[in-house]
Amino acid sequence: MHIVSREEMQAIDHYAIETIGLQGAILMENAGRAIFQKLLPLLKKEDRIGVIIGKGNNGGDGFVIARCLMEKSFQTDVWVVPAKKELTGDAQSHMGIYFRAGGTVRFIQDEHNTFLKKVNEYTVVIDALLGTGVHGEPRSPYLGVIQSVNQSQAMVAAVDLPSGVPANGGQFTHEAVQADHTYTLQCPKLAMYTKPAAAYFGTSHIVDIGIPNIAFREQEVLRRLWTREDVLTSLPKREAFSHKGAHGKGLLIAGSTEMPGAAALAAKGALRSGIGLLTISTPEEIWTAVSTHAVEATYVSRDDIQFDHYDGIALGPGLGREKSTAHLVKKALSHDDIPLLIDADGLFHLKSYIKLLKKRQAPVVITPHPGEMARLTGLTIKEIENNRFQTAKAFAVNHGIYVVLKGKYTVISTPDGNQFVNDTGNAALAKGGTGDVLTGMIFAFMFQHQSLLSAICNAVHLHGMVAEHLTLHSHSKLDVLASDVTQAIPVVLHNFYRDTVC
Ligand SMILES: NC(=O)C1=CN([C@@H]2O[C@H](COP(=O)(O)OP(=O)(O)OC[C@H]3O[C@@H](n4cnc5c(N)ncnc54)[C@H](O)[C@@H]3O)[C@@H](O)[C@H]2O)[C@H](O)CC1
Ligand SMILES: [K+]
Repeated sequence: MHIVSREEMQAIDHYAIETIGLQGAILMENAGRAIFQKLLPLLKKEDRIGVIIGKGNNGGDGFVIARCLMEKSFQTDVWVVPAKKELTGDAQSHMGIYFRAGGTVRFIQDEHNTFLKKVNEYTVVIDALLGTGVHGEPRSPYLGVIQSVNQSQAMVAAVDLPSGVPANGGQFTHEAVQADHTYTLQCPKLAMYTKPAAAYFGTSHIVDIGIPNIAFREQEVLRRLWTREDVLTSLPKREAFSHKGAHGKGLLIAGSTEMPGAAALAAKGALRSGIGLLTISTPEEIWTAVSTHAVEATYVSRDDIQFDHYDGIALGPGLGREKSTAHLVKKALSHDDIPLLIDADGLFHLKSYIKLLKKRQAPVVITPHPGEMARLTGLTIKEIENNRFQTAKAFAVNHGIYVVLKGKYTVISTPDGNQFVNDTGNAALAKGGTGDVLTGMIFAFMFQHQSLLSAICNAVHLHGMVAEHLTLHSHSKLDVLASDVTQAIPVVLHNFYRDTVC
C-alpha cells in the first residue's frame, strides 16, 4: 500500500480524472459510499448524527455520506460552513444531488448558536470540513467549528484527514480535529506516520475509492507500507539439504567492559533469527559474561579479527566511543566487499569516515534513532522528527546506503530512493537494548533473504510484532525487557512460518 504526500495524491487524483477519465464526481461518490459502509457497523439507530461540511471536495464527500445516512433513516443534521454559492465543482454537484434526493441543510453562519448547542447533543460527528486541501492554520470560521467539535462528547469520524491536520505532517501547533476514527481515502498520507499529526487520527481505516493502480505507477510513488503479506511472501525458506555455512557466517563487533549486555542482546537477536555461524568480537574480559547468553557463538579478540573470513559484519552495539574503537569502524568500512551493518556507537564513529561509504562495493545498512541521525546529518533532533521521510531518503541516496530510521513508524530508505514504513510495534520497545536486538535480527536476516531490502523490512516488522505479542499475551508495556524480546522471537517466527505462503 502506497503512502503519499499531498502533492502526490493530487497528481494521482488528476491522472485518474484527466487521463483515465474516472470523473471526480464518481470518485466522490465512491469515497462517500465506501466511508458510509465502513462506518455503518459503528452506528446505532438511536444515534444523533451531525455531518459538518466545508467548502472543498472534503465537504463534497460529506454530502454523499449525508445522503447515505438519510437513505437509511439515521437522525442526521447536515451543517454547512460556507454560503451555498461558495461551493463549486464536484462538491456543488453532490450538494445538488443531496437536495434533489430530499436532503436539507443548515448553515452555521445563519444559526451559529443553535449549532453550538446541537454539536454537544450529537453522539456522532462526521468531520468533512477540510481534507488534503488545507493550508496552514484553519481560518475563521473553520477554527471555531473545529474547537466545538473537539469539545463535544460525540464520536468523531473524520473524512480523509482530521480537519486542520496537514497531509504532509510536519510540525504544527494549531488546533485540529481530534478524531476517534479517520477514513483515509485510497491510501495513507504522510501525516499518518509523523508526529504530531499521527495523534489526531484515532483509529485509521483505509477506504478504497477505485483509483486504478496505474495512476500510482505513472506518478512513480516510491513510498509504501511494508505489510504482513510482504513478510509472508519474502520470509526465507530453509532448504532441507542446507548447512550452517549457507545461512551466513557473521562477525558481530560489539560490547565493551561497560556494556557487555549490548553485545549479548545483539547476538541473541541474530541467533534467534537463524544466523548460521556467529562470531562475536568483544574485549576478552567480557567473553564469559557474554557467552553465558550466547553459548552458540564463537569469540575473537579485537586484535585478531580477519575481516575477510566473514560474509558480513555488524558493528556498534555497546562498542564505546573511545578512539580505540574508532579504527574498527574504519577497518570494517575499508573491507569494501563485505556487507556491513552499523548501529549505535558504530554510527558515532561513522561520522569521521562518512566519505568511505560511497567507495564501497558491498551494501551498508545503518540503523540510527533520531538522535544518531541528527549527529550524522548535522541537523537537530527536532528537524529530523519534523522531516523523517525527507532526511532519511536524502541520506540514503546521497551516501548510497540503506537507512533504517527508527521510531514509532520506522522508515527504511534505500540507496535508489524507495521508502518503506513499518507500522508494527509499540511503546514497550522504547527502552535500552531493544535496538541491539533489532540489529541482531537484521544481521541474521541479511544472510538469508533473497533481497537485502526484504531482510531489513522483515526484521523491523517482526521486531515490532514481538513487542505486540508480548503485550497482548503476558506483559505490560512497562515491563517488557530487551531480553524478553529475544525470548519471544521464536513464537512470533513460528506463527509467521505457520501462515507463510512461500
Ligand atoms: N483523493 C482523491 O482522489 C479524492 C479526494 N476527495 C476529497 O477531496 C479532498 C481534497 O479536496 P480539496 O477541495 O482539494 O480540499 P479540501 O476539501 O481539503 O478544502 C480545501 C478548501 O479549504 C480552503 N482552505 C485551505 N486552507 C484553509 C485554511 N487554513 N482555513 C480555511 N480554509 C482553508 C481552500 O481554499 C479550499 O477551498 C480530499 O481530502 C478528499 O476528502 C474527493 O472527494 C474524491 C477523490
Ligand atoms: K476532514
